[in-house]
Amino acid sequence: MEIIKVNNLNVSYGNKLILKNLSMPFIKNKITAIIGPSGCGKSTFLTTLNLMLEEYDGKYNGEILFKDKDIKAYDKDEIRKMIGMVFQKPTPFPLSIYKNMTYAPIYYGVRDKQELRNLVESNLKKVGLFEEVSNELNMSAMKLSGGQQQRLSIARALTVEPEVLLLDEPCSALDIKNTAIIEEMLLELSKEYTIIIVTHNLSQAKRISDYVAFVLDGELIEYGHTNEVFYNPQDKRTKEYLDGIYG
Ligand SMILES: Nc1ncnc2c1ncn2[C@@H]1O[C@H](COP(=O)(O)OP(=O)(O)OP(=O)(O)O)[C@@H](O)[C@H]1O
Repeated sequence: MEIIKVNNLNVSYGNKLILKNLSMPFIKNKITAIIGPSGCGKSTFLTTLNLMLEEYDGKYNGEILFKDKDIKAYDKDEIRKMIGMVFQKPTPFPLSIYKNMTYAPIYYGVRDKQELRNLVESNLKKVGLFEEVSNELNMSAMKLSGGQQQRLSIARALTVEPEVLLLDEPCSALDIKNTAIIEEMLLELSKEYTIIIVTHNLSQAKRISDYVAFVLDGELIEYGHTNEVFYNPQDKRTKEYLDGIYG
């Protein structure tokens, strides 16, 4: 099932056109990787999908359907709740681990202490962090390691029970061990969530994604099943990128 469908999307900042006539689906409970050289518009694409683009003064035309309904027809808060985002650098708030985890649910109206506790525990468990921090929930999140902070950022995005998770190069600041932990976790999370990940790491895309979209200079050059794109690319430019010709 296509949980998100993008039709003829054009995105610009001022007069600068960044994404050009891009159309593609995102399949529910699958991992889609967006790959392409630096500056081709991958992050812009992610921010468009949950209406964050306007916070960066960008504009789009074309259509983005979330569950067959135009995202503009939803309330902005509602879309950002259903389509959560995790950034490249871990973004813990300078608050306790517990407060990081309850911040968004409280914003969205959860008040019951037990319900909040359950949200904290179940989501920290999903990212494998609960065991590590269960005795230190009142400790500042800033004291966690980089890998732990990134897992906390993912757990925090899950506290509002999104359906889609957008991840913008979530492992680029992490070492191999923490990257492996996050990759394994994303594979597990994809049973429950739809995952869209921007990555520079082609091996990572190959390891974890079901579908790949290759973007070059704001154009979608190729989209398909990961193995097909990697082992039998249809477009010469995809092959060149995979061979390491572009940066
Ligand atoms: N808020 C903004 N205002 C104006 N231009 C912007 C803004 N954000 C990004 N851009 C420009 O849009 C283009 C695409 O940027 P974007 O960050 O989407 O690319 P990217 O593929 O994610 O790059 P990278 O892989 O380096 O993160 C770049 O030329 C960038 O300079």
